[in-house]
Amino acid sequence: MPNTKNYHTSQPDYETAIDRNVPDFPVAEVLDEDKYFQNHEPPSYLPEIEAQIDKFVDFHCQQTQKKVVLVTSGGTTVPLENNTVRFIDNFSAGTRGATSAEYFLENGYAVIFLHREFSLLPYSRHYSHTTNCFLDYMVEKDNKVEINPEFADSMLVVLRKYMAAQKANSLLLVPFTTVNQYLYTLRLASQLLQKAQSDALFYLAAAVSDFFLPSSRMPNHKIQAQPSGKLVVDLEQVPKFLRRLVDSWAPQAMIVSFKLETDSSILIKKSVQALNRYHHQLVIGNLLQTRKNEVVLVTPDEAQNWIRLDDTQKHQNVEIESLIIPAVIQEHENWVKNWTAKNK
Ligand SMILES: CC(C)(COP(=O)(O)O)[C@@H](O)C(=O)NCCC(=O)N[C@@H](CSSC[C@H](N)C(=O)O)C(=O)O
Repeated sequence: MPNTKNYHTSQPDYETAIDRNVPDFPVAEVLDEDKYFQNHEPPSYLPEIEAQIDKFVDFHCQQTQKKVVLVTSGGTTVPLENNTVRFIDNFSAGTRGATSAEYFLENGYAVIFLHREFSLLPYSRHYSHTTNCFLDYMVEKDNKVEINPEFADSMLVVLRKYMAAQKANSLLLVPFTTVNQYLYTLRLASQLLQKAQSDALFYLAAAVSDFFLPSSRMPNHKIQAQPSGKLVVDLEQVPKFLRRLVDSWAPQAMIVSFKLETDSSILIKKSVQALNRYHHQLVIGNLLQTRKNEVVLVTPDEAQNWIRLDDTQKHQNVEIESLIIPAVIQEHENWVKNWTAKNK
């Protein structure tokens, strides 16, 4: 059954986003996760998503006993106006997340795919955002539309995998657009996933905003040109949700985050820093420039496991996620074993 949904995340809730009664943030005070949720409205569609995720997690905990991975993918936006005309976006096409989701599915996981709406999706990614126009995949024959024979064999392979995931109810698509939608949905999903205990895995590949404009300071309408000719925006730091995820939202789950850098000289240091700050189980470090060919898996003992595509693999179009996911699954199996031993 295709995922039917009655909501889109790319249109803001005009009525509820502004609450002038909300006190302005004390700039000096570091934002606290709880304070953020007290002062920002949840997305109006959250109850619908809660029902979908709860049903999905129950199905796999009770019927299939599959491990469940929450894969986040794509970039979050920071709107600058309530009636959003301008927003700050974080770079991510969604390739890492969508491709990883496919390999988790092929390795027997159920996948909750928390993704930027309209970014790449598992399976359809092979055809949806390519340089080919989607009409190139079709031809006219005997007054009918048919699949272009040039693509038919490869499409059949992808279609069969997609249909198998649909038939097994093992892929749930959950969209976001703004960082507020992402944070509320991630908190909700992690609390619902608690029933999966250590069988739950978080694979945080989304590019999450580090700064945002608090709703108390967000203009309702399009910002007009200032007399100075400048646009000065005063942003606050997004709460460090990873700390909350580890210490209260999903304390039994294994949590994997990605560290994105552009300077190779700080990648390992920043990856270790994230582990020391958030106390989760694995950081996958990657450089923007080489992210498709190499990553480094860093664990709390500061061990580094580099995964790199060699020239042959590059020539054969091997996807690096086909090597990353088995390594992550191995770490998750160790996590489950240790957790089970501790909680006997
Ligand atoms: C986004 C990419 C590079 C994939 O690219 P596409 O294939 O084109 O989608 C992904 O591999 C990645 O590094 N994702 C994580 C990027 C990111 O924002 N990581 C944050 C950590 S997760 S956001 C954590 C939050 N800011 C906090 O500190 O709590 C960071 O590096 O700082």
